[in-house]
Amino acid sequence: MKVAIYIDQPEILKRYKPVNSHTHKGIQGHALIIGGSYGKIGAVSLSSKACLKTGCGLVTVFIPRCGYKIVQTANPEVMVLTDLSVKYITRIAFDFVPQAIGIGPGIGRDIETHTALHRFVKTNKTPLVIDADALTILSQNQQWLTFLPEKTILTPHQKELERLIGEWDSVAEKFEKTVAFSKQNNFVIVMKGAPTYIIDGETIYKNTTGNAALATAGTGDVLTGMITSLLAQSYEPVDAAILGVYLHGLTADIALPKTGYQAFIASDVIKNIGKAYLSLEK
Ligand SMILES: NC(=O)C1=CN([C@@H]2O[C@H](COP(=O)(O)OP(=O)(O)OC[C@H]3O[C@@H](n4cnc5c(N)ncnc54)[C@H](OP(=O)(O)O)[C@@H]3O)[C@@H](O)[C@H]2O)[C@@H](O)CC1
Ligand SMILES: Nc1ncnc2c1ncn2[C@@H]1O[C@H](COP(=O)(O)OP(=O)(O)O)[C@@H](O)[C@H]1O
Ligand SMILES: [Mg+2]
Repeated sequence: MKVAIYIDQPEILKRYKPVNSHTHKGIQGHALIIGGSYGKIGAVSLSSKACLKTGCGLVTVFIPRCGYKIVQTANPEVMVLTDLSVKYITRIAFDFVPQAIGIGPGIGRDIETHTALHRFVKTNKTPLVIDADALTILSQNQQWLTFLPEKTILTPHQKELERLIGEWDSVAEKFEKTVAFSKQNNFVIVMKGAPTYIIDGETIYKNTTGNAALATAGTGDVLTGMITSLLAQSYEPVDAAILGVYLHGLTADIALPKTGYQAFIASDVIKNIGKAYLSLEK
């Protein structure tokens, strides 16, 4: 296995772009988060809030109708588009051009959602982050991978990675297979875990922030929103993945002395994004 590049604060400061004082919401990027299904609207609610809190100017979600009031109430700053279907997504449609799209949190695996995802990937040209059930659906339909834009960011946890690349017998083989998958498809892979690695072809980055407090429901959905936000703010895909993973882990390191491991929840990641950014300016 090639030696990994450690992602610490000096590496982050090479990539981080502070906000320009003359900016406005129209040039801070408009992100679209697509996901949610009955019982899993929370995933998209968390993801879209994290997206806004990571600095994106505008955030829209595309969700099934059952999530309309939930997201509008939980996150009034987020705009909401709905599918015709009540419980899950059946046809993805929107009438604006986002700078980045995050797809998958809470989206479920209904067969009609498979069809909607197929139609979407066949026509989409917007920079993309793919997570959760959208990854699982893709794993079952690998012929769709060729439709995805160059440097699409995939954010699998261990099980989702296994569904994509198959089983491995050793850590070395896991990396070999993931590097080969990334090279073959020209994807950026965020290999989530403790620690998280970012794989861009032959280049492997190892994150240095984060702790076991992150082992709680929804923290991956939050990470998808954060990376999509950075992508919409014109970061290169690999830099969006690296900075997103670093800031996400940093929130848990900052919060840990106050919450301890057990009481930390995904909303605490979102609450501490501001402090994580501020620590970069010190
Ligand atoms: N509030 C909401 O709305 C929430 C909604 N959510 C949404 O739910 C949907 C399903 O997502 P999901 O990840 O729970 O299900 P799935 O892909 O079947 O994986 C589960 C299997 O994988 C394994 N496994 C998991 N993590 C692992 C790890 N780190 N390392 C290793 N293994 C790991 C685990 O295996 P086990 O260890 O139990 O054997 C288990 O069998 C998705 O759309 C998501 O966005 C959630 O985010 C929660 C909050
Ligand atoms: N023990 C741990 N140490 C560090 N990070 C962790 C640990 N457990 C989980 N995480 C992080 O938490 C996130 C969990 O993502 P995921 O499994 O997709 O959760 P969910 O689908 O519930 O949102 C990932 O970013 C992962 O790296
Ligand atoms: Mg997840």
